[in-house]
This record gives sequence, structure tokens and C-alpha cells, in this order.
Amino acid sequence: MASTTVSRFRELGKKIVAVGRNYKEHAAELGNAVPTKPILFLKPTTSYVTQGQNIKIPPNCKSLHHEVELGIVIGKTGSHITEDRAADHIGGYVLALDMTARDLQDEAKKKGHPWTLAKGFDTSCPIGDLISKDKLPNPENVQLWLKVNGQTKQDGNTKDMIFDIPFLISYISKYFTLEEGDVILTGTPSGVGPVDKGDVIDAGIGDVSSFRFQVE
Ligand SMILES: CC(=O)CC(=O)C(=O)O
Ligand SMILES: [Mg+2]
Repeated sequence: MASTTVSRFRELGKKIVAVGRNYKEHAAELGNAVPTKPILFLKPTTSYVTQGQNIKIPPNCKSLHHEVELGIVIGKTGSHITEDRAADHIGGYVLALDMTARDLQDEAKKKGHPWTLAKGFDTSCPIGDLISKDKLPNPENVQLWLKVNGQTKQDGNTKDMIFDIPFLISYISKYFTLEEGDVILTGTPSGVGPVDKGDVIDAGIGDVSSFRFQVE
């Protein structure tokens, strides 16, 4: 796959597949059980925002939470991908936030409704630039950090993921064809919390990639 093509993942990608509760400590902090198989949901690609654009609080949301995540950018289309072939389908990585209207999500959870509004609203997926595979040779042992107004809120390591990257690609691709440019968000470590109008979020993957977004 040509890296010039994958670098256009935001234009090419058809979907964002997100994994929920992939870190034990995060499941615990929200009082959720540790999953025995991946919990998946979709975010539309209209949720992307890039640096220079702001995060907007969606209507009726009184508790907008930050979730820093490692994203996998798919470089080669495939379905029923085996774990041992998963690496062939990775085009690179990306830093992302899975912004979550926590109160709307809690309301939906209580009623057994989908999380679509809480997770898929416009600006709910701030995203960085493509990270090439050679810049992140060990994606399963990197620090994911996030600060709000300069204060550290999240500082976890991808080695603590419950389901690892090959397993996720294999599992997801049994259900959804993973297409070039699609992004898998691999879940957030603990420390999620609220942000408000005017707050500044800085986040990063170790010292490999970082970005800043403001809440408007
Ligand atoms: C409880 C959640 O919102 C699940 C989620 O998105 C995660 O990253 O974990
Ligand atoms: Mg998340």
C-alpha cells in the first residue's frame, strides 16, 4: 500500500470502529464489568476534527468527557483477517480522542439504547497526523497521556490493553470488512473526566505524536 494514500485516511476512511472498556482500570473507574470480548461501536467520519478546529459541546450535554486513545489506521482492505496476518493490514497509527457526552451515554445505557449520540456527534473525534509504522515500532508498549489546562488527567500504557491489536483486527474483521483508511480506536486508559468551555486539551503518544485542542 502506498503511504501517500494512507496518509489521506481522513478522506479515504469510511468508518471509525471504536473499542470500549479495553483497559481494566478504566472499566473499574466507571463501575463497569471487565469485558470478556471486545465491546464495539462506530463513530461517523464526520466526527473528525483536526488541529486548529475546536471541540464543540453537543446539545443537551452537561458532562463532556475526554478519552485519549491509540488509533490504528488500516492500510489494506480485508475481512476475516487472521491474527498472524493483522500486521499486513496496518498502514500506520494515529493519536485520537474519543470525546464522549457521558451524561447522554449514561442515559442511553440505563435505557439499553445505543451510544450513537453520546459518541458520534460532530467534533467527537479529534485526530492527529498519520504516524508511520517505523515511528511506532512497538505500539503495544507506549504511553498515552492527556492534560487539561496543563494538569495531567490520563497517563496509561497500551501494554495494559485487555485485547491486543492483532486480536482486535481479527475479531472486528469477522464482522466488518476493514477498508483502507478506516480507523480502529483501541480504547482509553483510566483518568477520563469532564472538560468545559475554554478548556485546553493536550494529548500525546509518548513523545512520538501530540496535539492540542480547545473546547468552545
Ligand atoms: C465507557 C466508554 O465510553 C467506553 C470507551 O469508549 C472506552 O474507550 O473505554
Ligand atoms: Mg473510548
